[in-house]
Amino acid sequence: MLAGSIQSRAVKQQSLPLSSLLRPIPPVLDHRKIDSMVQTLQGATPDFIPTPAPESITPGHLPPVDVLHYHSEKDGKDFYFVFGGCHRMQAYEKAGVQMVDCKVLKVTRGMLKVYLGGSVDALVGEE
Ligand SMILES: Nc1ncnc2c1ncn2[C@@H]1O[C@H](COP(=O)(O)OP(=O)(O)OP(=O)(O)O)[C@@H](O)[C@H]1O
Repeated sequence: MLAGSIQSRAVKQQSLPLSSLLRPIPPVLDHRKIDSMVQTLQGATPDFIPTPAPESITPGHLPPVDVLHYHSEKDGKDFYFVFGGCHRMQAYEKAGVQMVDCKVLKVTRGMLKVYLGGSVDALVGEE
C-alpha cells in the first residue's frame, strides 16, 4: 500500500468500476481478511476482525482505495492504477460489488514510473 494515504491535495473521492482498476503487482493474500471484508460489503457483522482492527466499520462499505490516475495526452486514454488495497479489491470481486470507493490522485508519467519502473511503456504506451 502507498505510505499512509496519498496526498490530500488534488485527491478526488470517487467511485470507479472495479473493471477499470489496473493492478500491476501480484498480491499476497490473507483469505480470512478478504472474507471479513466481504461480510462488511454484504452489510453483515464480520465474524473475524483482522489486526490492526479497523477504527470503525460501516456496513456495505470499505475504506477508499488509493488510486493513481494517469491521462495519456498522446492517445487520450485514462489509466487507473492500484498498488495497495489488495484485500479490498479481492473482497469487491468476491462480493460481486462492481463500484469501488476510491481516493484518486492524478499523476504524471514521471510519478508513475516511480512505481512501474521500466514497465511503464508496456503498461501505458510509449511517450
Ligand atoms: N472487515 C472489515 N470491514 C471493514 N473494514 C475493514 C475490514 N477489515 C479491514 N478493514 C479496513 O480496511 C482497510 C484496508 O485494510 P488492509 O490495509 O489490511 O488491506 P488492503 O489495503 O485492502 O490490502 P493490502 O494492505 O494487502 O494492500 C483498513 O483501514 C482496515 O482497517
